[in-house]
Amino acid sequence: ASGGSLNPSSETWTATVSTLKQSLGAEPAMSPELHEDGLTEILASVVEEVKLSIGRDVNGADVLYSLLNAPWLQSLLKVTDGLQQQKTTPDATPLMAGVRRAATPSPEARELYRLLRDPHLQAFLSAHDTVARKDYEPMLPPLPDSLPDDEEAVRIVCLVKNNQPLGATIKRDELTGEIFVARVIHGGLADRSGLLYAGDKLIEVNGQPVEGMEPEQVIEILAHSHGTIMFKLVPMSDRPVNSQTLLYVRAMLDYNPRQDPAIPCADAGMAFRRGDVLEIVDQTDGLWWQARKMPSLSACAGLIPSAELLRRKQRELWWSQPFQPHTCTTTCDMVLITVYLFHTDPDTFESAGFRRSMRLSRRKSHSNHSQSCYSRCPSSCYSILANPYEEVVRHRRHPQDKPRLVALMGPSGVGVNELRRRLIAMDPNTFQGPVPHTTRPRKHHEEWGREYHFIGRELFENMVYNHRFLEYGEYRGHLYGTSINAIKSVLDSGKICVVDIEPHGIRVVRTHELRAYIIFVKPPSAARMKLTRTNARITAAGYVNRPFREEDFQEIEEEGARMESQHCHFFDHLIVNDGLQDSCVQLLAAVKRAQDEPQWVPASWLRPTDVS
Ligand SMILES: Nc1ncnc2c1ncn2[C@@H]1O[C@H](COP(=O)(O)OP(=O)(O)OP(=O)(O)O)[C@@H](O)[C@H]1O
Repeated sequence: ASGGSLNPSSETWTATVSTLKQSLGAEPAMSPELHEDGLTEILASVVEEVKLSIGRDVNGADVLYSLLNAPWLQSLLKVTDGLQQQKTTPDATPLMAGVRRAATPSPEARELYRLLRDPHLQAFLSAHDTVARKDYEPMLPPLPDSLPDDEEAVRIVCLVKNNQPLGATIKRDELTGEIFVARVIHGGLADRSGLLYAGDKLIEVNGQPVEGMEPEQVIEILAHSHGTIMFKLVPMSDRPVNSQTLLYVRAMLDYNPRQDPAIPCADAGMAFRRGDVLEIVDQTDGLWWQARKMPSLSACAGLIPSAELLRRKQRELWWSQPFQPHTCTTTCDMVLITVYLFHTDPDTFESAGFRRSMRLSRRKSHSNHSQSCYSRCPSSCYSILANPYEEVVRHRRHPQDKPRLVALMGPSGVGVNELRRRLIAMDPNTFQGPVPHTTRPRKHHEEWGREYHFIGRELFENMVYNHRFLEYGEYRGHLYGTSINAIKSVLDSGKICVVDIEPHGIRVVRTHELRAYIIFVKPPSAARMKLTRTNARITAAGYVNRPFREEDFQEIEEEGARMESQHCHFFDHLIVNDGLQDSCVQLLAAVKRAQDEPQWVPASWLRPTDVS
């Protein structure tokens, strides 16, 4: 007479006992303090009584009479009644309806009704009813009677289709005509069921043999099935153990599965844009990886081309293009020394570490910049295609580490220098620009290493040869440049070094050595600039400082769009320089985030052995 078989939980058992207590009232044979073992005691005493009766030589009618009148039997009958009553009211929800039906409800009944209508309580009642009805699972159809003898080899898998896709792709073995599960999408319906695996051979789908069918025909059957789908399959013998570690990458190109005729299943594909961070969850297939976009909101992964597949495609595309002279200057590292002019005024500088910009004048013809790097640029641009995904890790700078370099980039005239100047002026103890190098002779008021590092031409050219400059140029017969060492010495001093860069400088600052946080300063529309730049001046070719013209705004806007479309995957942050005040606030906040908050950075930066 264990309570377990009658009542699954001790709470319910306690409730039953309390019901019994009420039913039994002041029955003399029952202990007034009936506890959980009370029923066991009653039944034990019944057995005892019956044993004694059997042992005695008495009239049978007397025995029957005393048995029927025995207090314990009365008690047992009441116990049975109590249990019967419990069984007949499994549903809690009708309780509420009962309360509502009351003709003239008392205030207590009204309150009870209000309480019962509470969504949490309704959910609770509904959960109770589900459990009471044992309505846990979808009802699966019975297994077919005619299961083959080699039962071991065949598996019947029933999946209940909801409005999600199945999350698996299939393929056909062209030699045998057999249909196999090609891949199971991570987080999809099939994956979560844990019943379908890549490599399983399909024999039947919903009772229809699939051998010899085209994969499209099988997909058609699946698409038209509603509710339960039953697969008969031969499981693959050696299921791979998923021991893959997660990999995060930054996409270096755009991808749209709808425009890719090679994808095994466009519905299972995942589109992404340059700069998106992707979590690669499965690399089992050398050609098609499974990935999720970060921050990962969807539990279900999507198919993307593997790095190897993209490289292969790009090689094919590149060879299929007619050769063009290489005119792309944006991602290539050759800086033509004579193209640039300095527009610095060496005589003007402020004390607390700030000096006028050493930025090279960028007012030059951009006419040859429209060349697409994507397919034809044969040298350095090709490296992007060779590495379509850059491995990244989420990294937070340790407070003891050197500050992160901040690199501002934007079209000439957008206000990069202005923002940089204001940031440094705001807090010169925190922010500083690098001290430039020059080959021109030192003036009497200048100090070595304060305004410039004065060096000879031979040393300067040696540094150029060894790629020690972020950028450099020639002005009136003298060389000027911003060196990597000058940037490092600011960072070593514990200050945040702020530089402005050209697109070709991205690859110099995005290294293990400099680890720059790149902020793109984007121009607002030409119409907005016309309104906000009324007092502004632009440095035009030949170092002419003049007010902006209508065509300047147009040119800045176009150049901004071109830069963004070509280099957006390298930007850590973007600021639209509309109102100057607001841009400064945004810049300050972004710089703070770069120093204090975790950021996705190239994994190679954190591998000390890697040469970047
Ligand atoms: N948001 C803004 N509102 C109004 N004027 C601005 C704004 N941003 C910059 N300016 C002004 O625009 C002019 C050009 O700015 P700045 O010299 O910083 O451009 P730049 O991007 O560094 O270009 P370059 O490298 O060719 O010198 C300056 O007079 C500056 O004060």
